[in-house]
Amino acid sequence: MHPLGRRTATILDRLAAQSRLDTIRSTVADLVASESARLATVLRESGDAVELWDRDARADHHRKQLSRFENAGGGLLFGHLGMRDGAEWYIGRMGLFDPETRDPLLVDWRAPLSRAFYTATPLHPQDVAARSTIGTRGWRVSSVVTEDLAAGGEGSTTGPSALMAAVSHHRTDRMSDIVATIQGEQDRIIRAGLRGALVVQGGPGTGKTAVALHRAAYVLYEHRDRLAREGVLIVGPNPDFLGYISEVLPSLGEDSVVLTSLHTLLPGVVAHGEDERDVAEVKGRLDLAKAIDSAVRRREIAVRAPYVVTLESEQTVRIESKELAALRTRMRRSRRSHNEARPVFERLFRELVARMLLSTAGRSVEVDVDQEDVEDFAEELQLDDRIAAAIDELWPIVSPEELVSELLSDEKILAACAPMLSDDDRAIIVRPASSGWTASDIPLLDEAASLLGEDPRPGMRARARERAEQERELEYAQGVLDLYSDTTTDDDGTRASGVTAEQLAARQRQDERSTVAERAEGEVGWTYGHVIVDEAQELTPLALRAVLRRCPSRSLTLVGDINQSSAAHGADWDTLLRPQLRSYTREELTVNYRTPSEIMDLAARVLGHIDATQKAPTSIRSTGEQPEILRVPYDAMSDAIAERAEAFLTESEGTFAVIGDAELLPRLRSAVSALPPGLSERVWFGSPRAAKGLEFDVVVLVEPGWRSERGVAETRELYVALTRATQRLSILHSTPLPPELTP
Ligand SMILES: Nc1ncnc2c1ncn2[C@@H]1O[C@H](COP(=O)(O)OP(=O)(O)OP(=O)(O)O)[C@@H](O)[C@H]1O
Repeated sequence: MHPLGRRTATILDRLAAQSRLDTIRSTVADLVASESARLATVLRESGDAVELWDRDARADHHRKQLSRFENAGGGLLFGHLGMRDGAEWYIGRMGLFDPETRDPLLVDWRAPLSRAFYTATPLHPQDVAARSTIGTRGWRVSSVVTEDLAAGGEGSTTGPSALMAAVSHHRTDRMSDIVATIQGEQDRIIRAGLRGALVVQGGPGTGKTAVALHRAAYVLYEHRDRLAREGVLIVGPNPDFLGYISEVLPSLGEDSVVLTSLHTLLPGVVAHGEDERDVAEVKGRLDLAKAIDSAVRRREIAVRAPYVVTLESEQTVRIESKELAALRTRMRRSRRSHNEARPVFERLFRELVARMLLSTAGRSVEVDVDQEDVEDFAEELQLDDRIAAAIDELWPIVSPEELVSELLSDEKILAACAPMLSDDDRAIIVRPASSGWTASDIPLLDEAASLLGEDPRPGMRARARERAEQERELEYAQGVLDLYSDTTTDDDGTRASGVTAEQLAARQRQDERSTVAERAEGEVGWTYGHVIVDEAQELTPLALRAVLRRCPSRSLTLVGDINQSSAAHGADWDTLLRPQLRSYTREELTVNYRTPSEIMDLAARVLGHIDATQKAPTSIRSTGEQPEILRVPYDAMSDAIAERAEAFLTESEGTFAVIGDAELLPRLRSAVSALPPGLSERVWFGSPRAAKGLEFDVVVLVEPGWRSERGVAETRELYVALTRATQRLSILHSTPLPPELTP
């Protein structure tokens, strides 16, 4: 306790924090001024078009810095450490130095010094005498809560904890960062080393997503050199979830992480929607990798011998099985992917035909012919359309889309390539050729893309798009030249500076794609320095294979909850990961920051049905309000939902969700259509599967016993649905409750 008493201490802390915030504010203002001046100086530079182009790149850098400082507010500062030796550190979202003394004004939350802010306890104070959490409104300090950690102190505080305030606050449709209130067990995971794979198991609401995102920001800070080159990838479960988490990393000052879901993992293909569980399960098996491999092999010299080619000159060449086999062996030795091996095949095949023709031409017996003559003749054969057609037949260029579409839509091909699947399993995944791509098709396409390699033959549409893009770039580059260059144009269109619009456009193209995130996102085969997967329990074996392909270093963080898995069978991390990931470290998160204990008690009963040996996470708070479980006549269901939505949304800015079986959703949506304007749009509707990873202040769970056939997957989804609420849960049903919810 402060010698002058708690109240005085609070006032003094607040004054000190305000004084620091004022200094930070004026330093930021100075930084804005100096960055603006730098930017203006750079923009005043002149030179030839190339120099001006470089100038613009530097100007962009200054603009980014400037916007970072301009957007900074009082929230930059959120913590203070008073050390036992009298030293003091202010902790914040970025590091700042006093421009004159070079003393730290603000220590970045990721710096080693800040660690004690998150992990010091009365038992292990780590030389910290007092820790304060600072709240701000604009550039004003609005609260300072100080915890006494001095030796012998009991951890007494001067006010309500910032953590409680944060977790009790109503939610919006975007997740917020937790930088001011990261807890010790979370901090350990965020700052874990970069080597090897780390699996984080945690029940609902334990902060796995939050930890995964803060870890991305941390590894980029700590290993900036390496990761700035290689990039960091975060894979989430679906596009809605990516929208939900989209603001966390920018608020931490990081915009260089690639965020994706399976739907967009493979550049150039976008999947819409999900398959039914049984379809996704079969498509996700590792066996399907073998099927894709066979489907590629089917396209490689898969003809019966003798293979006869008749040239345009009407000469005929008969290729026997021995020669086809030798050709196959040479092709395998080339170790290239299918499409990339095509030029090799073209050469070998023309040489084979040339050699056969030269060795037999006009002779009764075959003779050895000179390799140089073979090569010369083979070159002439490039013009022969019938040879070109034979090459197309024997080694066609294939796109991943063509290959997978054919495999999934042709029962005979599927049976030939996937004999390891049962007839029933094959029948489950077969579908019309015109079907769109789903998320579980992406790992199949990815597998195909890795075996096929670059398609050297972009489609007509892609070519047209590229041409239009090039024309646009050229036009822009011409505009730049006209604007910047006062030199005259030579006859050949070359500026006196020696730069043409074409060269400038090419350079611009490079610059435009210059951030690692942009390049990584657009390049098939890009490998990242670190990969983070959220809801990792949902990865099928084939999806995991696609993730691992992007991370040869195996520097991975996989976060998830095995008890929330949508898999139809039993699930555990070893079964899921070990076949492809020999070793990993495992961490656990145990405290639920979302769901009040009253709701969690109910969810824990459901967890008991999933796995009686599992312990539900401990809720950090309670609301005193039990979940409502109400039998409602089928016809009164819409009114019951609308009533609850209106009552909550008119009095609160919080979020409201209706969760129900996918089959019921159209009817449930119409339930709120009569609500006053502005309210119905604020209601989220979705199935338990779609709600995974999300949270809402109020959840109405409708007809949890709708499906009479229930397996462990339905029980896990019930567990997911029950654990989405931060404040209140209503369970409305006209059909009997599922056995997991009956007392
Ligand atoms: N240390 C913390 N301080 C403040 N809020 C926190 C903290 N940790 C987690 N939260 C909040 O708790 C809620 C749940 O976090 P999060 O969504 O990351 O949990 P999760 O483990 O991913 O949950 P689920 O498995 O159910 O998807 C979020 O609102 C998050 O901001």
